Amino acid sequence: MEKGVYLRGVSKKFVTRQQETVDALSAVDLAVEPGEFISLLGPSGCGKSTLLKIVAGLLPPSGGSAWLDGHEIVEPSDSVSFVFQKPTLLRWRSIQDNVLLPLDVAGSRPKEAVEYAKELLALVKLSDFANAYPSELSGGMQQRAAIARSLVSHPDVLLMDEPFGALDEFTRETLNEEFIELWQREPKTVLFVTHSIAESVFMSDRIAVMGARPGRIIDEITVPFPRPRGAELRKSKEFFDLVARIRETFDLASESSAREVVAP
Ligand SMILES: Nc1ncnc2c1ncn2[C@@H]1O[C@H](COP(=O)(O)OP(=O)(O)OP(=O)(O)O)[C@@H](O)[C@H]1O
Repeated sequence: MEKGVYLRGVSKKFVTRQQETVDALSAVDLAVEPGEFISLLGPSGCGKSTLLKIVAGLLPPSGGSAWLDGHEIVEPSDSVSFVFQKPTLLRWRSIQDNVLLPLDVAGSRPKEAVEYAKELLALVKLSDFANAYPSELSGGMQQRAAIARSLVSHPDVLLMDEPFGALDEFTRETLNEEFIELWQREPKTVLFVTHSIAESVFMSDRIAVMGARPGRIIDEITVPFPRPRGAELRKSKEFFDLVARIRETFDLASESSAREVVAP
Protein backbone atom coordinates (compact mmCIF):
# COMPACT_ATOMS: atom_id res chain seq x y z
CA MET A 1 0.00 0.00 0.00
CA GLU A 2 1.33 3.41 -1.02
CA LYS A 3 1.19 5.63 2.08
CA GLY A 4 0.63 9.35 1.52
CA VAL A 5 -1.49 11.54 -0.75
CA TYR A 6 -1.37 11.00 -4.51
CA LEU A 7 -3.07 12.92 -7.30
CA ARG A 8 -2.96 11.28 -10.71
CA GLY A 9 -4.00 13.35 -13.72
CA VAL A 10 -6.61 15.22 -11.70
CA SER A 11 -8.80 17.66 -13.59
CA LYS A 12 -11.84 19.59 -12.45
CA LYS A 13 -14.36 21.43 -14.57
CA PHE A 14 -17.12 23.60 -13.19
CA VAL A 15 -20.13 24.80 -15.14
CA THR A 16 -21.15 28.29 -14.09
CA ARG A 17 -24.73 29.55 -13.87
CA GLN A 18 -24.16 31.18 -17.26
CA GLN A 19 -23.40 27.68 -18.58
CA GLU A 20 -19.74 28.52 -19.15
CA THR A 21 -17.19 25.78 -18.44
CA VAL A 22 -14.33 26.69 -16.11
CA ASP A 23 -11.23 24.48 -16.22
CA ALA A 24 -10.31 24.85 -12.54
CA LEU A 25 -7.67 22.09 -12.65
CA SER A 26 -5.99 20.29 -15.51
CA ALA A 27 -3.83 17.15 -15.37
CA VAL A 28 -2.48 17.66 -11.85
CA ASP A 29 -0.01 15.03 -10.68
CA LEU A 30 1.24 15.33 -7.13
CA ALA A 31 2.78 12.92 -4.64
CA VAL A 32 2.95 13.88 -0.96
CA GLU A 33 4.91 11.59 1.33
CA PRO A 34 3.61 10.83 4.84
CA GLY A 35 4.82 13.53 7.21
CA GLU A 36 5.75 15.91 4.41
CA PHE A 37 4.83 19.61 4.52
CA ILE A 38 3.91 20.81 1.05
CA SER A 39 2.64 24.24 0.06
CA LEU A 40 0.34 24.90 -2.87
CA LEU A 41 1.36 28.36 -3.98
CA GLY A 42 -0.33 30.36 -6.68
CA PRO A 43 -2.38 33.35 -7.76
CA SER A 44 -6.06 33.75 -7.00
CA GLY A 45 -8.24 31.37 -9.02
CA CYS A 46 -5.56 28.82 -9.95
CA GLY A 47 -7.49 26.01 -8.26
CA LYS A 48 -5.71 25.67 -4.89
CA SER A 49 -8.91 25.40 -2.84
CA THR A 50 -10.45 23.08 -5.41
CA LEU A 51 -7.44 20.79 -5.12
CA LEU A 52 -7.72 20.71 -1.30
CA LYS A 53 -11.45 19.96 -1.51
CA ILE A 54 -10.71 17.02 -3.80
CA VAL A 55 -8.17 15.64 -1.30
CA ALA A 56 -10.72 16.22 1.50
CA GLY A 57 -13.26 14.11 -0.40
CA LEU A 58 -15.62 17.10 -0.57
CA LEU A 59 -15.50 17.38 -4.37
CA PRO A 60 -15.07 14.59 -6.93
CA PRO A 61 -12.49 15.19 -9.69
CA SER A 62 -13.86 15.44 -13.25
CA GLY A 63 -10.96 13.31 -14.48
CA GLY A 64 -8.07 11.38 -12.94
CA SER A 65 -8.05 10.20 -9.34
CA ALA A 66 -6.94 11.15 -5.82
CA TRP A 67 -5.57 8.62 -3.32
CA LEU A 68 -4.88 8.51 0.39
CA ASP A 69 -2.84 5.65 1.84
CA GLY A 70 -3.65 3.38 -1.09
CA HIS A 71 -7.40 4.09 -1.12
CA GLU A 72 -9.12 6.20 -3.73
CA ILE A 73 -10.65 9.29 -2.10
CA VAL A 74 -14.39 9.22 -2.67
CA GLU A 75 -15.69 10.77 0.57
CA PRO A 76 -14.40 12.66 3.62
CA SER A 77 -12.22 10.59 5.93
CA ASP A 78 -11.66 10.74 9.70
CA SER A 79 -7.92 10.78 9.13
CA VAL A 80 -8.07 14.13 7.29
CA SER A 81 -8.72 17.51 8.97
CA PHE A 82 -9.35 20.90 7.37
CA VAL A 83 -8.29 24.34 8.64
CA PHE A 84 -10.00 27.25 6.89
CA GLN A 85 -9.01 30.89 6.51
CA LYS A 86 -11.71 31.85 9.02
CA PRO A 87 -11.56 30.07 12.38
CA THR A 88 -15.35 29.37 12.39
CA LEU A 89 -15.58 28.78 16.16
CA LEU A 90 -19.02 28.39 17.74
CA ARG A 91 -19.55 31.54 19.79
CA TRP A 92 -21.66 29.82 22.47
CA ARG A 93 -19.04 27.16 23.22
CA SER A 94 -15.96 27.73 25.36
CA ILE A 95 -12.59 27.48 23.61
CA GLN A 96 -12.00 24.03 25.10
CA ASP A 97 -15.44 22.84 23.97
CA ASN A 98 -14.77 24.25 20.51
CA VAL A 99 -11.56 22.20 20.37
CA LEU A 100 -13.57 19.11 21.36
CA LEU A 101 -16.34 19.81 18.84
CA PRO A 102 -15.24 17.34 16.12
CA LEU A 103 -15.42 14.50 18.67
CA ASP A 104 -18.83 15.64 19.91
CA VAL A 105 -20.12 15.82 16.33
CA ALA A 106 -18.79 12.30 15.69
CA GLY A 107 -20.67 11.24 18.84
CA SER A 108 -17.71 9.97 20.84
CA ARG A 109 -15.64 11.91 23.31
CA PRO A 110 -13.15 9.36 24.70
CA LYS A 111 -12.11 9.72 28.35
CA GLU A 112 -8.65 10.97 27.48
CA ALA A 113 -9.99 13.54 24.97
CA VAL A 114 -10.34 16.37 27.50
CA GLU A 115 -6.75 15.85 28.62
CA TYR A 116 -5.60 15.88 25.00
CA ALA A 117 -7.62 19.06 24.28
CA LYS A 118 -5.87 20.70 27.25
CA GLU A 119 -2.51 19.54 25.94
CA LEU A 120 -3.28 20.98 22.50
CA LEU A 121 -4.44 24.27 24.04
CA ALA A 122 -1.11 24.42 25.87
CA LEU A 123 0.75 23.76 22.60
CA VAL A 124 -1.08 26.64 20.90
CA LYS A 125 -0.47 28.83 23.98
CA LEU A 126 -4.12 29.13 24.98
CA SER A 127 -4.16 27.30 28.31
CA ASP A 128 -5.37 30.43 30.09
CA PHE A 129 -8.27 30.75 27.66
CA ALA A 130 -9.73 27.22 27.83
CA ASN A 131 -12.88 28.55 29.50
CA ALA A 132 -13.09 31.80 27.53
CA TYR A 133 -15.48 32.32 24.61
CA PRO A 134 -14.39 33.07 21.02
CA SER A 135 -15.46 36.74 21.21
CA GLU A 136 -12.90 37.25 24.01
CA LEU A 137 -9.99 36.18 21.74
CA SER A 138 -8.07 38.07 19.05
CA GLY A 139 -8.13 36.81 15.44
CA GLY A 140 -4.74 35.13 15.85
CA MET A 141 -5.83 33.41 19.08
CA GLN A 142 -9.03 32.18 17.43
CA GLN A 143 -7.01 30.71 14.59
CA ARG A 144 -4.74 28.95 17.11
CA ALA A 145 -7.88 27.44 18.69
CA ALA A 146 -9.04 26.31 15.23
CA ILE A 147 -5.66 24.61 14.72
CA ALA A 148 -5.98 22.82 18.08
CA ARG A 149 -9.50 21.72 17.02
CA SER A 150 -8.16 20.32 13.74
CA LEU A 151 -5.71 18.11 15.68
CA VAL A 152 -8.02 16.76 18.37
CA SER A 153 -9.13 13.77 16.30
CA HIS A 154 -5.49 12.71 15.66
CA PRO A 155 -5.62 13.17 11.86
CA ASP A 156 -2.79 11.91 9.65
CA VAL A 157 -3.35 14.65 7.09
CA LEU A 158 -3.98 18.34 7.66
CA LEU A 159 -5.40 20.43 4.82
CA MET A 160 -4.89 24.14 5.48
CA ASP A 161 -6.56 26.70 3.19
CA GLU A 162 -4.78 30.03 3.75
CA PRO A 163 -5.04 29.57 7.52
CA PHE A 164 -3.11 32.76 8.29
CA GLY A 165 -4.28 34.80 5.29
CA ALA A 166 -6.64 37.02 7.28
CA LEU A 167 -4.04 38.01 9.90
CA ASP A 168 -1.70 41.00 9.99
CA GLU A 169 1.88 40.32 8.94
CA PHE A 170 3.37 40.21 12.46
CA THR A 171 0.74 37.83 13.82
CA ARG A 172 1.06 35.74 10.68
CA GLU A 173 4.82 35.36 11.05
CA THR A 174 4.48 34.48 14.74
CA LEU A 175 1.84 31.86 13.93
CA ASN A 176 4.02 30.47 11.12
CA GLU A 177 6.79 29.87 13.65
CA GLU A 178 4.46 28.48 16.30
CA PHE A 179 2.76 26.17 13.85
CA ILE A 180 6.03 24.74 12.57
CA GLU A 181 7.08 24.05 16.16
CA LEU A 182 3.75 22.32 16.80
CA TRP A 183 4.00 20.32 13.56
CA GLN A 184 7.44 19.07 14.59
CA ARG A 185 5.97 17.77 17.85
CA GLU A 186 2.84 16.33 16.20
CA PRO A 187 4.09 15.30 12.75
CA LYS A 188 1.38 15.20 10.07
CA THR A 189 1.22 15.30 6.33
CA VAL A 190 0.33 18.93 5.57
CA LEU A 191 -1.06 20.46 2.36
CA PHE A 192 -0.88 24.19 2.95
CA VAL A 193 -2.49 26.68 0.57
CA THR A 194 -1.01 30.17 0.43
CA HIS A 195 -0.63 33.24 -1.80
CA SER A 196 2.53 34.22 0.01
CA ILE A 197 5.86 33.12 -1.48
CA ALA A 198 7.72 33.96 1.75
CA GLU A 199 5.26 31.97 3.86
CA SER A 200 5.57 28.93 1.60
CA VAL A 201 9.37 29.07 1.69
CA PHE A 202 9.46 29.46 5.46
CA MET A 203 7.02 26.64 6.17
CA SER A 204 7.46 23.88 3.62
CA ASP A 205 9.60 20.94 2.67
CA ARG A 206 8.40 21.35 -0.89
CA ILE A 207 6.40 23.91 -2.87
CA ALA A 208 4.03 23.07 -5.72
CA VAL A 209 3.87 26.29 -7.73
CA MET A 210 0.54 26.60 -9.52
CA GLY A 211 -0.48 28.58 -12.58
CA ALA A 212 -3.99 29.59 -13.62
CA ARG A 213 -6.27 28.95 -16.60
CA PRO A 214 -6.26 26.06 -16.46
CA GLY A 215 -5.06 25.47 -12.89
CA ARG A 216 -1.97 23.28 -12.99
CA ILE A 217 1.38 22.72 -11.33
CA ILE A 218 4.04 24.69 -13.20
CA ASP A 219 7.01 23.94 -10.94
CA GLU A 220 7.96 21.95 -7.85
CA ILE A 221 10.64 23.29 -5.57
CA THR A 222 12.34 21.48 -2.71
CA VAL A 223 13.10 23.93 0.09
CA PRO A 224 16.70 23.27 1.17
CA PHE A 225 16.67 24.96 4.60
CA PRO A 226 17.25 22.66 7.58
CA ARG A 227 14.84 22.53 10.50
CA PRO A 228 14.27 23.84 13.06
CA ARG A 229 13.81 27.12 11.21
CA GLY A 230 13.73 30.30 13.23
CA ALA A 231 12.82 33.94 12.56
CA GLU A 232 16.44 34.66 11.50
CA LEU A 233 15.97 32.50 8.37
CA ARG A 234 13.63 35.18 6.95
CA LYS A 235 16.49 37.69 7.00
CA SER A 236 19.06 35.47 5.26
CA LYS A 237 20.30 35.95 1.71
CA GLU A 238 19.46 32.32 0.83
CA PHE A 239 15.84 32.94 1.85
CA PHE A 240 15.56 36.13 -0.23
CA ASP A 241 17.19 34.38 -3.20
CA LEU A 242 14.73 31.50 -3.15
CA VAL A 243 11.77 33.89 -2.82
CA ALA A 244 13.12 35.86 -5.82
CA ARG A 245 13.60 32.67 -7.86
CA ILE A 246 10.00 31.61 -7.27
CA ARG A 247 8.74 35.10 -8.14
CA GLU A 248 10.62 34.74 -11.43
CA THR A 249 8.74 31.48 -12.13
CA PHE A 250 5.45 33.40 -11.82
CA ASP A 251 6.69 36.26 -14.00
CA LEU A 252 7.79 33.83 -16.72
CA ALA A 253 4.48 31.95 -16.52
CA SER A 254 2.43 35.13 -16.82
CA GLU A 255 4.60 36.39 -19.71
CA SER A 256 4.12 33.14 -21.60
CA SER A 257 0.36 33.11 -21.02
CA ALA A 258 0.25 36.76 -22.19
CA ARG A 259 2.12 35.65 -25.34
CA GLU A 260 -0.47 32.90 -25.88
CA VAL A 261 -3.23 35.51 -25.64
CA VAL A 262 -1.63 37.84 -28.23
CA ALA A 263 -0.29 35.07 -30.49
CA PRO A 264 -2.17 34.86 -33.82
N1 LIG B 1 -18.48 25.83 -7.36
C1 LIG B 1 -17.92 26.46 -8.38
N2 LIG B 1 -18.62 26.77 -9.49
C2 LIG B 1 -18.06 27.39 -10.56
N3 LIG B 1 -16.76 27.76 -10.60
C3 LIG B 1 -16.01 27.49 -9.51
C4 LIG B 1 -16.54 26.85 -8.35
N4 LIG B 1 -15.55 26.72 -7.43
C5 LIG B 1 -14.44 27.27 -7.99
N5 LIG B 1 -14.72 27.73 -9.23
C6 LIG B 1 -13.76 28.36 -10.17
O1 LIG B 1 -12.62 27.52 -10.26
C7 LIG B 1 -11.43 28.29 -10.32
C8 LIG B 1 -10.52 27.87 -9.17
O2 LIG B 1 -11.10 28.27 -7.91
P1 LIG B 1 -10.38 28.03 -6.52
O3 LIG B 1 -11.26 28.61 -5.45
O4 LIG B 1 -10.00 26.61 -6.40
O5 LIG B 1 -9.07 28.92 -6.70
P2 LIG B 1 -8.00 29.38 -5.62
O6 LIG B 1 -6.67 29.21 -6.27
O7 LIG B 1 -8.22 28.67 -4.34
O8 LIG B 1 -8.36 30.92 -5.48
P3 LIG B 1 -8.17 31.90 -4.20
O9 LIG B 1 -6.69 31.95 -3.96
O10 LIG B 1 -8.71 33.21 -4.69
O11 LIG B 1 -8.94 31.30 -3.06
C9 LIG B 1 -11.87 29.75 -10.26
O12 LIG B 1 -11.92 30.24 -11.58
C10 LIG B 1 -13.25 29.69 -9.65
O13 LIG B 1 -14.04 30.75 -10.12
